[in-house]
Amino acid sequence: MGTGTSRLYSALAKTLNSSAASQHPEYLVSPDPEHLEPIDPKELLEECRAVLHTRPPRFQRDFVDLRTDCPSTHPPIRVMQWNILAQALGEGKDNFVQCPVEALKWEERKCLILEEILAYQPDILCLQEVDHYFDTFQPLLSRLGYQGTFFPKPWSPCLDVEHNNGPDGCALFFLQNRFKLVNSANIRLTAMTLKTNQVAIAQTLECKESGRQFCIAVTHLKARTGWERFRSAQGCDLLQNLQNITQGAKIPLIVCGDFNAEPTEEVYKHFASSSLNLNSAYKLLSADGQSEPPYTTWKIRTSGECRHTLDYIWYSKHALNVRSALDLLTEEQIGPNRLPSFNYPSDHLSLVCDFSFTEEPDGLS
Ligand SMILES: NC(=O)C1=CN([C@@H]2O[C@H](COP(=O)(O)OP(=O)(O)OC[C@H]3O[C@@H](n4cnc5c(N)ncnc54)[C@H](OP(=O)(O)O)[C@@H]3O)[C@@H](O)[C@H]2O)C=CC1
Ligand SMILES: [Mg+2]
Repeated sequence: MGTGTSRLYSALAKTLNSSAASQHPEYLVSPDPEHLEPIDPKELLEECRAVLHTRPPRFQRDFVDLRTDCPSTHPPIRVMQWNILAQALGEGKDNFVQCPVEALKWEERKCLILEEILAYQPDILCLQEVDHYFDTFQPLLSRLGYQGTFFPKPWSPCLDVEHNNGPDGCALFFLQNRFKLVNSANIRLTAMTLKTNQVAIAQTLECKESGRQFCIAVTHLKARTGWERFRSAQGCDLLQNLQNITQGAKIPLIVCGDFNAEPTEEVYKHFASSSLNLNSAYKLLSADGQSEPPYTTWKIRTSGECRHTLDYIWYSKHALNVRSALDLLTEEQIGPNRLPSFNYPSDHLSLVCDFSFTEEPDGLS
């Protein structure tokens, strides 16, 4: 093993043992200066694969080309939306009855999450259920060149789980060599003027290459049946916030989220018909471009099998093109025990899209 690999191994090993973080009363561990040293993504990927060598290989997923008739002078913006499954919820609350406990071991599941991120190398990463931000994702992703922001839920259910690693929340990461942060807002969502337990992060970024600005937001709305009106109100509050941040839709917008709502729900309809002129990117994978995928999450709980479409990437349909989207896993790939599993770390699938602006400001396209 060369010096570089040894250094990487020690970097990953450091995050493998996060007991210091779980014992810390405020779950925040001071950043270690060693974490600032850059990591080569290929070497980290190899390191993750070494940890996962006893597990079945990752599933193959392909990008589907959606627009070949819109050449762009600038590289696309790759966005990943993913509810990664909070470690404390997966082990203590979710009741995934067909998922063996060994498949949930953080030391290995963490590597599966990193492997997924490293495989697609998104420019922007929008995550929900992050309960290992300070001890794992922030230090590692910052060494891969990302700038991160974390906004925990005010009363995270993770805190009810024994040996938890702190609250879960939304996290937003972007590649610093591609974007400059112009503006950032942490939003605690309200429902009918009442403060709720759900949050969002919205940031205005400027592309360093093109000089174009856009807003990117991440959210995780209230879960469970019976809460449809509550989610709808949270969605209205988020839309109102985004209206203000985008100066009335002047700034192009991408909203990633686990909305905990099927396309038939009111909150989905609010987003689809908003004056922000949004479209849902994954509809473009369907034959007519009008249907959402059949599922973005698939699990078996004590209450039975749950297969739902809850996760979305919304985008300003007049300002942005979806050039390609990562296809979903097939039922066969997911397997009879559903998710999470030994080869997929979350009960939600990652969604990944490549965006470009419809009009280049320099008129070259
Ligand atoms: N101390 C206090 O005063 C307060 C404490 N709390 C705590 O927060 C909890 C509720 O928080 P809230 O944000 O409203 O939570 P949600 O109802 O939004 O759900 C929280 C998590 O549970 C997962 N989940 C969804 N359905 C189920 C299910 N059937 N079984 C197990 N897990 C599921 C969700 O995952 P996914 O999105 O993937 O479906 C989600 O991440 C309370 O139970 C309490 O622990 C809340 C408020 C006040
Ligand atoms: Mg969950």
